Amino acid sequence: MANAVGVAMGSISDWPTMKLACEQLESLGIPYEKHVISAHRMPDELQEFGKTARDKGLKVIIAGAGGAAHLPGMIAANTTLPVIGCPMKTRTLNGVDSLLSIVQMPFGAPVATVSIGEAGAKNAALLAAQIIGVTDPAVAKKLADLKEKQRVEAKNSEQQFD
Ligand SMILES: Nc1c(C(=O)O)ncn1[C@@H]1O[C@H](COP(=O)(O)O)[C@@H](O)[C@H]1O
Repeated sequence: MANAVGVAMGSISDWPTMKLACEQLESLGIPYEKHVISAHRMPDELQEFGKTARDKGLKVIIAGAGGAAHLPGMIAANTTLPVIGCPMKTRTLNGVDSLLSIVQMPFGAPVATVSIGEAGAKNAALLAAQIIGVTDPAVAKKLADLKEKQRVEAKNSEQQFD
């Protein structure tokens, strides 16, 4: 099966966070490819990635970047696929810089922005799966099973009251 999700990150230093998105995709059986692509440091590769993404068979792109995080928006500028932006937590500004850079897109190049850091990266994978699940019943079933598992765990957590 062709890779359904393209996971891009601005630097290998984003990998510990973006790895969580990849692991979540794996647990849902969704094939993906991953790349370090920086709008700032690799502008030619970025354009190539965005322009070829749809023809390669990708359905959704997850892009993580930190600081002046232009990567998700610049990928969105180069493709009509849905782009999910993951703001990386940063040492200097705790990721608020990343969040604001990713979320405030002008009309015409939307980026669906998740929360800062690890939970956001994992949710990005779920959101990508939900987009794929619109037309893929097997993925939709896996998502429904995950929700049911979460519900049972949350309900059973009441047993921990002392
Ligand atoms: N935000 C961007 C872009 C981009 O948006 O093109 N390229 C790299 N970066 C970010 O710079 C941070 C520090 O990168 P380094 O650790 O490589 O210096 C990373 O979080 C990366 O996503």
